Amino acid sequence: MVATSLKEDAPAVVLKGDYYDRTTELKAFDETKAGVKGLVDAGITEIPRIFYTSTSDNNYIENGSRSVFEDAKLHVPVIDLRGLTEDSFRRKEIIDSVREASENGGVFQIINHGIPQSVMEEMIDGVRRFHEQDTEVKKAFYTRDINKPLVYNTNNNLYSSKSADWRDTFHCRMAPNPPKPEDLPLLCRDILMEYSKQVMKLGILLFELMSEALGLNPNHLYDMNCAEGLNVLCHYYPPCPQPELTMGVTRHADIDFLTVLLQDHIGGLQVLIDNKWVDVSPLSGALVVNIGDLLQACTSFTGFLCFFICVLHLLHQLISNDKFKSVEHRVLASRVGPRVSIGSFFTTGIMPTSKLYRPIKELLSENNPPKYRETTMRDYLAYFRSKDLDGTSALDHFKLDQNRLKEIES
Ligand SMILES: O=C(O)CCC(=O)C(=O)O
Ligand SMILES: [Fe+2]
Repeated sequence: MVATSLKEDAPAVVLKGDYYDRTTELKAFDETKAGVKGLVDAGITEIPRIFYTSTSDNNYIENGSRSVFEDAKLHVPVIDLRGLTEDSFRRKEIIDSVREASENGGVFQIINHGIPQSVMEEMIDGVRRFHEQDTEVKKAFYTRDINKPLVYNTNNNLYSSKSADWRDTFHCRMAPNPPKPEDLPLLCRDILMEYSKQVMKLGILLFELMSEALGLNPNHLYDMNCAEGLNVLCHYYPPCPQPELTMGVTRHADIDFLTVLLQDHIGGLQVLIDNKWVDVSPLSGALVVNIGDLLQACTSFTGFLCFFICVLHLLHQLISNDKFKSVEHRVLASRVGPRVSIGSFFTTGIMPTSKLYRPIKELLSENNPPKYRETTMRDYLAYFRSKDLDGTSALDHFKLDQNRLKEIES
C-alpha cells in the first residue's frame, strides 16, 4: 500500500504572489456553466488561480513528483460479504471485521455486496455520458439552487472555499422524496434510479451490520432513520495539466451517517490513517464504505440542506458516543483522466422535532460513560444557529464534563 506522510509532505506550493480579484474570476468561471471540463476542452495548459490549493495539507509534490513511501501496516481493509445470509459463523466474522474497520480507520472496501457489476459499470458510464454530452445541452442543468431535482455545477462551495477543486459534479436527492423521472436527464435517468434502488438496499444492510457491530439490535440504526435520506453525488475529474497545484477534492470528512463510494479504475482517493495519506486503490467490483463526520466539512458547505445534514451527523456521533470513527479523505488531481466516481450519502429525512437524542444506552457502561448529554433536534438546531462556530464543533456544547461526572458519582 502506498502512503504519503503528512510530516513528509512538501512545503506549501509557492504561488505567484500577485494580487488578483478572486470573486470576479470565480464569477467569470461560474458563468461559463461549462465547468472544469470546459477549461480542459478549451485546451488550457495552465490552471486558473482560483484552483490553486491553499493549505499545505493538500500539497503532495516534492521535487516534481509525489512524496510517497511503502507502509505495509497501513491499508484499507477489504471485507467480503459472501455467505453473510447463509452461514451464521460467516456472518459473525463479517460483523467482527466491520466493527474493527469502523472503530479504527473508519473506512473499508466491500466485495460480493449484491450490486451487480453490470449495474456499477453502467452507472459509471451514465455519469460519464452526462458530463461528456454537448456543453450547450448540459448548461441547462447548471445551477446553485439546491432545491432543483438535479444540481450540476463545479464545487457546491465554489464561493466560500479558499480554493476550488478540479472537479465537476451533479447530485440528486433520491430519497425520501425521489425526483420525477422526467426531471432527470435521459442520458442517465434509468441507471440513476436503478443504482439508487440497489445502493439503498445495500445501505440498509450496512446499517444492520453496523448496529450488530455496536452490539445492538440489527434494526437499531435503521429505526433511527439513518437510511431514510439518500443523496447521490456524481463526480467527474477531468485530466489536469498542473495536478501539483490543485486537488480533485480537498481534505474533508463526509457530513452524513455513511457514504458508499463507487470509483472507476483511475484512482486518486486517499484516506488519512495514523496521520498518513493512504491510497484507496481501485478494486474491480468493490465499493468503498466510509463513516461520515462533520467538523471540517461543515464550515465549507453552505445552504440549509447541507447545514441540516451537518447537524444530523453530529447527533449521530453523539448517539454512538464516539465509538465509530469517521475518516478524513481527499482526492488528488491527476494528469490522467477523466476519473468518475459516485458517492451515495446516507442522511435522514426527518425534520426538527422534540424527539430526544442521547448516547445509545446499550453502548454505555462503567468504562464507557456517556460523553454527551441528551438534546432534541430543535434545541440542537437552536444552539447551532445561535453560534458562529467558525470550525469548532457544536458537539462540544453538549459534551459532559467527565471530572464533574466523577464528582457527582463519588
Ligand atoms: O471521488 C471520490 O473518490 C471521493 C469523493 C468524496 O470524497 C465526496 O464526494 O465526498
Ligand atoms: Fe467525501
